[in-house]
Amino acid sequence: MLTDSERQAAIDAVILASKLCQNVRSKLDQGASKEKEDRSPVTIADFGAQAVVLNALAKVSPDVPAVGEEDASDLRGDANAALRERVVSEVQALVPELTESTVLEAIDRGNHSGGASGRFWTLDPIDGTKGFLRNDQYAVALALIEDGEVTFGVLGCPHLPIDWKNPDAGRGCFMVAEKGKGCKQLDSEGKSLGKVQVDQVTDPTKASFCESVESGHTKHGWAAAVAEKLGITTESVRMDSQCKYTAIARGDASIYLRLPTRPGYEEKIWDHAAGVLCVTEAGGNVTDITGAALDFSIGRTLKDNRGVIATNGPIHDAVVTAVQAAQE
Ligand SMILES: Nc1ncnc2c1ncn2[C@@H]1O[C@H](COP(=O)(O)O)[C@@H](O)[C@H]1OP(=O)(O)O
Ligand SMILES: [Mg+2]
Ligand SMILES: [Mg+2]
Ligand SMILES: [Mg+2]
Repeated sequence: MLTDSERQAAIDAVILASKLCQNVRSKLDQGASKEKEDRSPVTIADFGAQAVVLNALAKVSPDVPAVGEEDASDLRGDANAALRERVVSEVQALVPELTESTVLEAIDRGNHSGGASGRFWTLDPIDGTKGFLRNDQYAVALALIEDGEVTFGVLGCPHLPIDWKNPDAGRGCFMVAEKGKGCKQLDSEGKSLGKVQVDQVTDPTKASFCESVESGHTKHGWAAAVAEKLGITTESVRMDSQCKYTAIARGDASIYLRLPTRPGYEEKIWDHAAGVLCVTEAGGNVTDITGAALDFSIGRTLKDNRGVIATNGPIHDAVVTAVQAAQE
């Protein structure tokens, strides 16, 4: 069971980490990022946000481990000295009492292996790093998993318009979902803007869908064939990160398709846990492309699932059927 102090610490930590990310956005020169072993990018903000969140959680729940994306070994050693100094300096601007060694320690708290029993946090300090580097959408995604089930999620979308239809009216949305209690939207000061609900579309031809910008992360051609089968005529909305789950949860779009680009890719739990709970608590449905529930109980990845389909609910079965029928 989530305690009141854990809930508040998690929300405050995601808002603080989002500030760090927004601070770094204006300083994204070449020295602010590197390529990881898997060739994906990581920036000083990814490391800094993980340090800020896991440091805050360590204070409130020191015995609860975390599954985080980043690893401080990517920051250690002489070759990483410049990057490391920049990470520490961005963290200290917001949490002055942290030192180089406590920053690295906090990042290293994310090395838990997950699993079916007990409680653990899962954190993607920046989901959609490629979007962040392009000055597009990204998210800070934190969730609590208890005995294999996602029970609480905070999804920070620092650059997402508060009102999708009115992007000039302010940005920065923080979604908070709790199992059995719904999903609400907060502003960047943590003030509640009320509960959100998925849209009420029941006719798939009236649905809109969203998908990744990156063609390496989802099969755009397959999604286009699904849209054709469903009779959807509007263009897809391409957006980086778990902001796509926010879009479904608050009814900006009805369908999010994440269709596997290659066999063998295992989706990571931190890429979905918070977003999935936001959608289901807002009344929607999330499965993999076969219609099976996502299984967060088997380690750091969703290795028994393939791809993701998130919808408003009523049209879910029709979308799963179309995804299967359009498979190449
Ligand atoms: N082949 C792949 N299929 C699906 N997702 C991927 C693939 N490769 C990387 N990702 C992940 O997609 C997420 C971003 O999704 P989106 O494009 O929808 O914003 C990132 O967390 C990224 O992980 P990573 O952090 O390893 O780069
Ligand atoms: Mg991610
Ligand atoms: Mg990430
Ligand atoms: Mg990454």
